[in-house]
Amino acid sequence: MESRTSHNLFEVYLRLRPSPPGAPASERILTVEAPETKEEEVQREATGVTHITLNPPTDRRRAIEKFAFTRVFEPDAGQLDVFHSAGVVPMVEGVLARDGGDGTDAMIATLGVTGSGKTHTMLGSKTQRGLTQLTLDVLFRSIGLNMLEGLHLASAADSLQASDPSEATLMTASNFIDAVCGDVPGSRSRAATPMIGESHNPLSPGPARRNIQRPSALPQTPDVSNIDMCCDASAEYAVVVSMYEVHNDRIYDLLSPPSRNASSKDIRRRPLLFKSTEIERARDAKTAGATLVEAGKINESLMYLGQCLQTQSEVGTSSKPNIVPYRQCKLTELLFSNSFPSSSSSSQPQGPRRNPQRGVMIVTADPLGDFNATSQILRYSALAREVTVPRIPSITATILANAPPMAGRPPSPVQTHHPRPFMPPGSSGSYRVASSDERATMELAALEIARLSDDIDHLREEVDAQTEARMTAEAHLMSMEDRMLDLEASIRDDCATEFEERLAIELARFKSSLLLEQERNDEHWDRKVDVLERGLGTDEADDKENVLVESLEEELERLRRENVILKRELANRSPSKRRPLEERGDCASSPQGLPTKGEGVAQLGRKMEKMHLSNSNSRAPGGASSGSPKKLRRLGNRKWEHEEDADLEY
Ligand SMILES: Nc1ncnc2c1ncn2[C@@H]1O[C@H](COP(=O)(O)OP(=O)(O)OP(=O)(O)O)[C@@H](O)[C@H]1O
Repeated sequence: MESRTSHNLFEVYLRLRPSPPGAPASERILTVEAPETKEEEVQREATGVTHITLNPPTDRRRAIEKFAFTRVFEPDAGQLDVFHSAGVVPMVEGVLARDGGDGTDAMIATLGVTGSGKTHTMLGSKTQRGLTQLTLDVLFRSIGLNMLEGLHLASAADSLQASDPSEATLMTASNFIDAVCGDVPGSRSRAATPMIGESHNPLSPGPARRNIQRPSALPQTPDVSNIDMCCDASAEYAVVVSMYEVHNDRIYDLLSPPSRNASSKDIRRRPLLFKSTEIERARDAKTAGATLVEAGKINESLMYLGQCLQTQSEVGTSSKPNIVPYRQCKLTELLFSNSFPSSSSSSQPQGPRRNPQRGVMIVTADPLGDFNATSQILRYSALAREVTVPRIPSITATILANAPPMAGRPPSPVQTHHPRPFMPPGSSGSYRVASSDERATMELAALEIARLSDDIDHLREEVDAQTEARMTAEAHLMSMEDRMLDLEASIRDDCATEFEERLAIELARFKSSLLLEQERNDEHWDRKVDVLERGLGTDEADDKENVLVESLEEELERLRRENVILKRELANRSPSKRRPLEERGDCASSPQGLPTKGEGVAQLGRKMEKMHLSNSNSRAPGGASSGSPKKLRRLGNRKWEHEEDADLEY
């Protein structure tokens, strides 16, 4: 392919992916502009620049955007077309440095919305080889016998490892394949994180990452065996392959085993020959939370990329020194850091200067994809952009367009586009010739409108600039939000730890006070039980007393009855024999105070005797008796009844 002279650090190509079968063509948002005239076709041939138009969906009042690219690959373009047309062969030539020297670094990067074909372009598919395989094929065949092998490779690997600032481990391709395929005895599924300065034998198989099947047949098409290049016959070559992914402004080494050490993800390794970078935009910028933060970071990276690409084109055209701000994010640093000529060694400022790298950016897009996402990617990656805002014709413009042309003056373009006279609604329909005053007024109005129209254009540009500034600010805001989230998480962790510590202390304090309280309660209950027991002992003594009292009362009752019986018996006797009972002497004969049955009767006899004597004594002086003889006689009939009762009771 004929190489074109360009001042750009990157040639930017657009590759459109084919539509999936059955997709409606009506939803196509992207069209490639065909040259309308012969001149345009010639110009395109000369410059190679192609334009595409991004059409907003019909329901939105969005501007129609036109983007310029070094070249556009249409959906039917194959891998080989891209390989040749993107100028990969001259890049490989530059790397090989046939004529000696340091050669020229080369960079191939893809950029696109998810699913737009980045992986397909770089790594191919099951049947098609991608740019990486095609390039390596050409490179290996061109180097041929000049490739380092055996012991030379081991020593070269050591020096490469020593000059590599990253933690990545170098190993030979065969050892890497063995490790990846996992059929090496004793291989592990995950490797330990290599330490800086740790020696590693590149000839020994490294730790296995995953057990994948060894591919039986890799795709062989497209074929590039016809491409033959020469290398420097006096040089020895080693090809170092590395793969990185830029995500969330971090660079991940895809070939190294995953490490738990987050800081190691940040370490950037500079590939000696190729860098392949894939960046992607979030599927939907409206998603919340982490995805939003992620989208913010990606948008920020894209914005810096846009700034760098814009500055690079200005570097070529303007005489003023223009510095490309590539150190603002990891993505642009990775893409552009080799783009500028520099001294090969700081200690030898007069030494040979390293050639700036050649860069190719392949932007991938889906013509049926998401309008917003595609528009954003294209806006930041295209070489040039034009915006056409669809205008709704105003009433004034329509009036002016319908005014008749002034004599002696060329008709204005607006007027020529609208030849039909304007008839306002309700008018008679007859056309009235305007006076010269009216025409002059209309001319002035037309000029004013033209001025206003220019103003509007300026304002639109300003709005665009403001929109971009707002996006930048939003991106910053999102990254700040991300930081705030991190901070919040760490504060929460701290709080949780402190809370747990305090909780443990309070729990211990609570337990000890609970134990104390339990002990106090136990003591209290013990005391109560003592008191109760003592109380129960007193009741028993009382009971004994009660029993005694009860038996005494019973005895007393019995004695009373006895007394009554005796009184009756006495009353039934003859009054002459009657002696009054000696008062209450009937109950003091036994030593216990209780008379036995025999003693009771004997006593009773004695008492009755006494009563008889005392009665007779008392009757003698007065002759008068206190008791009535009639009464006594009447009671005589019942005397024995009571005696029987008394006997029965005894
Ligand atoms: N030019 C193409 N020709 C044929 N198929 C394609 C092409 N581009 C993309 N595809 C197909 O589209 C699908 C998505 O492509 P791919 O995986 O390369 O997208 P991607 O940009 O890498 O997506 P992601 O960012 O999500 O990884 C794949 O099935 C791929 O085969």
